Amino acid sequence: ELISLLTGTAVALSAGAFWGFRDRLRCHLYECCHEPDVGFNHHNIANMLFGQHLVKDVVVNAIKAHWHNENPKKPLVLSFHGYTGSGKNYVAEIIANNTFKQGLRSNFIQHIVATNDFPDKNKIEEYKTELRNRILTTAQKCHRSIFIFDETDKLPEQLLGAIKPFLDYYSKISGVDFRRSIFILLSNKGGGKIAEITLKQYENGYPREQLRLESFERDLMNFSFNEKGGLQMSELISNHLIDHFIPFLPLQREHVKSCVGAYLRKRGRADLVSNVEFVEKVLNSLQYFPESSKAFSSSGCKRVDAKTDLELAKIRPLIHSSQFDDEL
Ligand SMILES: Nc1ncnc2c1ncn2[C@@H]1O[C@H](COP(=O)(O)OP(=O)(O)OP(=O)(O)O)[C@@H](O)[C@H]1O
Repeated sequence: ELISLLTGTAVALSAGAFWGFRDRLRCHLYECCHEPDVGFNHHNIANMLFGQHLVKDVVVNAIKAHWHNENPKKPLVLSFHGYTGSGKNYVAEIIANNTFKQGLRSNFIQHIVATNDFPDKNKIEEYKTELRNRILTTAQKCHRSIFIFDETDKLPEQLLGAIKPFLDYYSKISGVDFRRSIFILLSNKGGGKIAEITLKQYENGYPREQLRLESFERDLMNFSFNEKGGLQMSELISNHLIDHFIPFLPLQREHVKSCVGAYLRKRGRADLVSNVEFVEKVLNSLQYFPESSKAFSSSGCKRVDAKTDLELAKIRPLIHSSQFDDEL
């Protein structure tokens, strides 16, 4: 009896070890919905993002709170608003990189771009099924999935309506639990109002860092209500499905300068960061608004890489005279 007990235990242990090994191998080859493939690390957002104090504060804390909540009642839904080039996609990407080892390439992330993914207005019914399936199958693979909707303001009303149940206070939808997922909605809506508030602060000589979330939230909600596509958005708002409206402020010249510096470091040209003449050339090749003060960059940091590359290409390669001496 003792022998059969020992044999049984040995078989059970080796079966356990086998399954454990199989699981580790699978996670090594593919991607698994747990550490080290999935886990929130928020350390690098602060020094990667310029001029967006509200974003840094709200986004990191909102995700931290949701991540560590043992029993969230609904998925976390963040709505990013602001002019082009202010960092909305960039922050969504940082969140993806800070959550998944494979970043945006993770199987647990869906990046949906309204105009690219759903271009044909006559195929809405088809798109609705496709979108629903994409969301369901992704969350089925991992309860920590992230869904990024770019150009949310261009998403047809019916499609916005189709995602509503996933954002709601349900414990399961078609057998899938969404309460630990994150939805990030990006749009340019409200960008004008955000710029207006930020400009007023600038013209009155107050630091933009004194601007608080409350100065923007009401306006962003009203904008989302009243504009085209507003009906479905208004339902999301009145049902309190959007947790935070996050304003991305228009970037000033000094922030764009930081973007130029970051790009030069990335290109291995840290030596040029303090080269005033070079950096000014890049900054002057961009447009600024409003006409009167030229306080903000019209394209944020968006065209910085291309403009910096252009100026880099104009610099003649450094040729050391000693090189010639050796060869002649
Ligand atoms: N606040 C910022 N701090 C640092 N880099 C930034 C910031 N904003 C933008 N960038 C840089 O500019 C690039 C373009 O920005 P991004 O694509 O995030 O803009 P966006 O707000 O999503 O614009 P759009 O509304 O046109 O989609 C980013 O990849 C990043 O390199």
